[in-house]
Amino acid sequence: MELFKEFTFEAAHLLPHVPAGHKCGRLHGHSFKVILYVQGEVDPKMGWIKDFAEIKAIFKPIYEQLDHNYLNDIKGLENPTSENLAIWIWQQLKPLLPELSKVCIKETCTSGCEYIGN
Ligand SMILES: Nc1nc2c(c(=O)[nH]1)N=C([C@H](O)[C@H](O)COP(=O)(O)OP(=O)(O)OP(=O)(O)O)CN2
Ligand SMILES: [Zn+2]
Repeated sequence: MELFKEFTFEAAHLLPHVPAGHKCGRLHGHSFKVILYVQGEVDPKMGWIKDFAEIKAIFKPIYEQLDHNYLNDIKGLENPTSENLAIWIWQQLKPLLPELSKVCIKETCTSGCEYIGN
């Protein structure tokens, strides 16, 4: 089974490698959504794979680096596309949450990506 826990954070960014005049080369902000997927067996007594609150607690220090920040200033996020953000979160979180199975980013209502790392 796979469960998910969704987070929203507010952040500013610009994309440094887009062609001159591209709208994403200008500083702008998003209400980003991060959806973390966790895979595992349902514990027969608890009736869950993992407590949602535990996932939230594990993700908190990573979340706090992102929320109300300028993403380009974060080490490893100098080019903060949705794709790079998903990879960055995966790399930080996987060692702390080995059951992590997918990271989904929604940068806007219509745009985002899903990442399954190693
Ligand atoms: N593959 C990617 N393409 C783009 C990214 C990205 O991270 N990965 N990011 C952007 C910009 O950050 C932009 O803010 C979001 O782009 P877009 O979906 O074009 O935004 P709109 O609000 O204009 O979307 P519409 O629904 O089409 O109005 C650009 N590309
Ligand atoms: Zn953007």
